[in-house]
Amino acid sequence: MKFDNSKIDGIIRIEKLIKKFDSRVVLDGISLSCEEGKTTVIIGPSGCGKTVLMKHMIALERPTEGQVYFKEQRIDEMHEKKLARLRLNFGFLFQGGALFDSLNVYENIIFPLRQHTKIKDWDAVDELVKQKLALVGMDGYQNHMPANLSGGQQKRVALARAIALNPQVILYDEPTTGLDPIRSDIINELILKLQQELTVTSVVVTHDMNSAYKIADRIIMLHNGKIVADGDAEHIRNHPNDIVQQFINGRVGEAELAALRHGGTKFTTQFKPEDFK
Ligand SMILES: Nc1ncnc2c1ncn2[C@@H]1O[C@H](COP(=O)(O)OP(=O)(O)OP(=O)(O)O)[C@@H](O)[C@H]1O
Repeated sequence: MKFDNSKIDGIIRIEKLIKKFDSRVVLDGISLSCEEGKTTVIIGPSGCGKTVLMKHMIALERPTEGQVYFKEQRIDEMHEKKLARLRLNFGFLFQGGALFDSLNVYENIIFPLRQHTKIKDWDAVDELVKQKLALVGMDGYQNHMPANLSGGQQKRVALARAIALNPQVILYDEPTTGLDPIRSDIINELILKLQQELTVTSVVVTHDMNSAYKIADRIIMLHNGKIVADGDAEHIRNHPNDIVQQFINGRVGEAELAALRHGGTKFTTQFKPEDFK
């Protein structure tokens, strides 16, 4: 099924977003509405602006032009103090957003609680940590140090930390990167489980198509600063356009090959977004 963004009344809404770094346009007029309780997956070639787009959803980046809304509240112009409060609605699992090495698992999980609340009832906190760790299959690891955990276990603890404050939205940036296929699949299952059990809205940036197909209600592909495909897994799998097919099947396109042959570093594939939808 192909999606019509203009018909979606999302919990997160991005309107005509343009983002430039100096004169370089990274996002070129993106409009995207993410439906509440669903998982939207953003795919696209390395450097196409997936992470930058996601950062706009919590105003970690500000638009050059355009607007961003969370529950109809405009956030791209919001002051940091108000934003800090608003961001409590979000859990993040960012690339490199690793655990604090000097804190054990328990302390890592209560870190956001300590930052944002005054803890009085420690028994309740113990119970909360236990419950969040149980959700990711890591109860019993409270006293372990991050260095003694595998990469997949560390991600699961980071996920438990991300859900410590019961967020309405979870943002995942490349959650399976660096994990072997089995551990990746555990993370995929967890993303699905959290969506079902906590009824959160999820936005996931990934280049892992197995993961995208498994977890997505909707897949958006970015290319050259624009959305070039927008639909469910089946729509994306059967997408008629070569650029989409090259990406999802991990093939290098002719334009890219030509650029490599000619020693260029800039890929110059040109197209109109209408061609892909
Ligand atoms: N703060 C910044 N200042 C300047 N350029 C930036 C900044 N942040 C990102 N960029 C540039 O914007 C482009 C998009 O970056 P982004 O991290 O969103 O890509 P991505 O699609 O997530 O890539 P990857 O899949 O490799 O993580 C890149 O060329 C990057 O160098």
